[in-house]
Amino acid sequence: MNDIELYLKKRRTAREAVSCVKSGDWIDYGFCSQMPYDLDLALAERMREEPELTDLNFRGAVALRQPAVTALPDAAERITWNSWHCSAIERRLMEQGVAYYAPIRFSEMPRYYRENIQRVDVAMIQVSPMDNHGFFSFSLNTTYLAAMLERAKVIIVEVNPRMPVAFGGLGTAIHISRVDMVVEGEGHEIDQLPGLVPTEVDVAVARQIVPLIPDGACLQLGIGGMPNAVGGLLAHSDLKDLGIHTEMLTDCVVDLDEAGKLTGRNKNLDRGSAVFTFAAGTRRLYDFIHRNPTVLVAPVDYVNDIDVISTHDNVISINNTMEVDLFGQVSAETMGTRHISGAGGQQDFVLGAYRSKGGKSFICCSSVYLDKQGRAHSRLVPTITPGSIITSTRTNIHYLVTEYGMVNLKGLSAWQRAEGIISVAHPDFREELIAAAEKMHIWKRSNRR
Ligand SMILES: CC(=O)SCCNC(=O)CCNC(=O)[C@H](O)C(C)(C)COP(=O)(O)OP(=O)(O)OC[C@H]1O[C@@H](n2cnc3c(N)ncnc32)[C@H](O)[C@@H]1OP(=O)(O)O
Ligand SMILES: CCCC(=O)O
Repeated sequence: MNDIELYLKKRRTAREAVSCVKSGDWIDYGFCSQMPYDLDLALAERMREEPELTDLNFRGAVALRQPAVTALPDAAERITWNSWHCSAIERRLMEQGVAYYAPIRFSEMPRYYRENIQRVDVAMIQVSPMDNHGFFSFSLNTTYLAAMLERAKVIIVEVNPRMPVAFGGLGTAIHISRVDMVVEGEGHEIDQLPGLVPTEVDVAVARQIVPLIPDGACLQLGIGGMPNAVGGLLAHSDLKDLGIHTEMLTDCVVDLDEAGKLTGRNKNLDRGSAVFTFAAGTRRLYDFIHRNPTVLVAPVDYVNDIDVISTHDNVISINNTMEVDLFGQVSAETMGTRHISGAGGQQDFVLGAYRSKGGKSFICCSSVYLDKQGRAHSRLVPTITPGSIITSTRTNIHYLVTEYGMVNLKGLSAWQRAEGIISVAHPDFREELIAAAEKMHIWKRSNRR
């Protein structure tokens, strides 16, 4: 049978396809905007009609739309949503007892699927339409997909013509011969992450970082508003020949490209191409990626591998955090025991950037967090809030940046680190941080430089 005959033979309606799901199954919904649309709606409909269909475990990450199966009135009793990285939607689901976070180091995820995860009963993902060679592109989200599909007992693809085709190698697409069922979706718009307008603080932080970026640097811009602000400033800077090797691709890559900054000329791997493992942004970004030979998608165990990252010179890694303590520990995924996001690839890029010749990693935050009552809390704290998780350890952090300044913590003694961290805190909190540092015996006034 040729590829088209296979395709036609495997074609099903969404409702027919989800009839393979059984109570107790583990179901993978792919990553971020790859989450199925019509299959998810069909499964939720089936669950409404069949109350005995229960004990379903789902895996997904960075959901930009609420999965329909999690919106069932009895979702907490019948399903568990397991997230590799929580979006705002997923953290609400955690609070409702429907979702749980699964800790990761992003670069390791393909191995989790190949060696550690016990079951992938059904995989359902959105893909681009089949190409002339019988392949469906994983599109915006390659991440750990190839490994996950190797383990899946049943593979269902939901074809969406709005899914861009991203160029990459064999690990970035699946052939019709390996697919069990093809569902032609309704062609819903792909989930988007709206552009973030940088705040004044974001811009103040970005302004300090940009002068430390050399011509020809290779950039990783993380999730959140601050890395986007840096991208925006770079587009209007005098810098030339920037390259991209990043876990997440966002709209600012289009700004850099349109400004003529993005040549990738100095990359030591994939010269000339911007490399990513997942993309989340607006339609403008998705159109930019579509069949663009200067943009390559690759599995996360390549993109986030610290040897691969550090093969490039002058890697600049920019990530955000919620708290840093006076020891230099970085907490970017929970606030106390309240889960916010996840570890993602922060550690991969912090380690990889420092290993790169001329590389620098920047951990950024606003000096204060304003709570719902408008009260300011310092993000630089004596010790991390009890219950919070450490995302990058004190030995790994390189530069810490707030709107009040920047400090390079590598090579400093404990008292110098505490002093440096206090120097970038909000002035209103410095005295109490000094008092706390003295009490913890990590700083004394006579040490002052
Ligand atoms: C992706 C790559 O390319 S590489 C790797 C990058 N990945 C990482 O660094 C992983 C960890 N980092 C992250 O997930 C993000 O950068 C974050 C969470 C630190 C910041 O992301 P942002 O989107 O800018 O966060 P934002 O300011 O919207 O805050 C997120 C939530 O945390 C809450 N929060 C943040 N700081 C605090 C605080 N100090 N106290 C209490 N709550 C807080 C906010 O209220 C918000 O919660 P809500 O929306 O449910 O009310
Ligand atoms: C797991 C994807 C997001 C991140 O690394 O922050």
